Amino acid sequence: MLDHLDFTAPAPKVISGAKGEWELVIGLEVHAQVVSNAKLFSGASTAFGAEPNSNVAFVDAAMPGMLPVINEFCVAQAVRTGLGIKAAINLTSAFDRKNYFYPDLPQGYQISQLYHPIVGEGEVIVDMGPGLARRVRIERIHLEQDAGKSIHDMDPALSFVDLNRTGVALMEIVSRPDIRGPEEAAAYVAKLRQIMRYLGTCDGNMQNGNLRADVNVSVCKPGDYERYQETQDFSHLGTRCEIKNMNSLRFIQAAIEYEARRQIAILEDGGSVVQETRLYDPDKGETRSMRSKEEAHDYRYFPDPDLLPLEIEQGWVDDIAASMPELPDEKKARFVQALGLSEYDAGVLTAEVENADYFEAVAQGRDGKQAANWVINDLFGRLKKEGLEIGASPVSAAQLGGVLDLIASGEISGKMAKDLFEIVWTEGGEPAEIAAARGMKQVTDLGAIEAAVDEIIAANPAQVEKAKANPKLAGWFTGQVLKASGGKANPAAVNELVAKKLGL
Ligand SMILES: Nc1ncnc2c1ncn2[C@@H]1O[C@H](COP(=O)(O)OP(=O)(O)OP(=O)(O)O)[C@@H](O)[C@H]1O
Ligand SMILES: [Mg+2]
Ligand SMILES: [Mg+2]
Repeated sequence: MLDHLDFTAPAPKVISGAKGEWELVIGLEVHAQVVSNAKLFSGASTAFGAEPNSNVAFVDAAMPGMLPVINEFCVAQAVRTGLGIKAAINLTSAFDRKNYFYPDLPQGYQISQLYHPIVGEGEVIVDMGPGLARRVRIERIHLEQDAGKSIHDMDPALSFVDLNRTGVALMEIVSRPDIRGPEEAAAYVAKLRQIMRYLGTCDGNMQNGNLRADVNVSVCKPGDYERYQETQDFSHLGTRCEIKNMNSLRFIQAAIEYEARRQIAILEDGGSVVQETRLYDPDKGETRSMRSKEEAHDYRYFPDPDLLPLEIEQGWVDDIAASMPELPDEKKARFVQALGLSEYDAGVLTAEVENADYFEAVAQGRDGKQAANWVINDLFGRLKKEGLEIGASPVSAAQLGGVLDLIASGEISGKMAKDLFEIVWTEGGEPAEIAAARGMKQVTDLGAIEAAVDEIIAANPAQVEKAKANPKLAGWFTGQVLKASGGKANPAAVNELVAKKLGL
């Protein structure tokens, strides 16, 4: 169904330096919190905003002798996400210990999957405007535990730790360095978020830190990237710096832009970029060094002896595949092909799954384009004005559908429909009943219209002569009749009768 997407890859972002042009190369590690009621290796709750240290199982707190037990649902969520990005699912994967000391990590190690991730290679298609899209290759998705949270701002002399988040399941989604500019990086994260929200595997709430990205940036000379693509030899690319823990699309873009310029300045000055981990300071709009490669942790990864290799069956994967919802790309293509919507409108309607569901309920059995116009212009416009989400819309899909039915049957005019929508929005109620009770229906009763036409013709003999000489002037009579009816007469029916009566 996506074969019609005959897109061209967008040009990379180019920055002109004093000594020539530079291209950006970006690879992202996205950490997505798995939607699950319980943690990856314990039954403790994952609820956000709970009393500190209230959702902590013994194993999360690393009490001696406690053993981790894998949460099957989290595994299914990772598989579902993998299928959502058309990735290979590894029937055997394994958990490793990534060792480091930090007060918010009671175990002294994070359980992760370095050597054998559960999901292998896949791809994400990032739309970059009409006819333009980037295929971003995914290297892997692995499951790992989140750490706890250190709290330093409660007391000047003390630090606290909240272990509620300790052990919550994360998926680390690692892209190849296929992203070529700041906007593309933001669009890529947005696309991943959209896919996972459709799948129900990550709620994508970036403010709460449920979706955050480590952004790897390097710069190279034109032609170098193509050489890398041909050979997959990373030595054609520049040295990367990794900007940790970004949880805003706007900051991701600003950080990449800053970081690329910083690297270009070093290189043009004859220096070399040091591979390091950096942090973005949104107040200053700068990245600064956190640790260099030399001081980088030696995590001493080794297979976790408390956990057996994770074996899943193809049949189980097939069952998950069979229960997959329609994904955004497919939904968008269907809206374009089956309902005749523009790419743009289909994109707007599929951006959030709740919006797409609402639209589909309105469009069901009705004119798709008309439904799209009303949902996008009238409903979304009004929701935006009031700062409401679709879930809080005072007008339900059934009610909006009711308004469209009255237009389709000719019972109300387009103008009356806007008024009716407004009434349903503010007062609620069933559109057909409101239209009837408030006399909003168009008069399609030919007898009544005929009487009105006769009356106007009889009262204006001079206009009749003019119209007979110049049929274009017949519109004046239609206007008079519509006016007399308070806008309720059906314009098409009036036009026809006027022409007939004037003998045109
Ligand atoms: N030259 C480069 N320029 C930009 N990005 C790069 C470059 N080389 C590799 N990358 C990207 O860097 C990321 C590396 O992530 P990966 O998880 O494999 O390792 P890591 O960052 O060394 O380890 P950790 O998970 O501990 O941070 C990938 O997204 C990859 O595409
Ligand atoms: Mg990584
Ligand atoms: Mg990294």
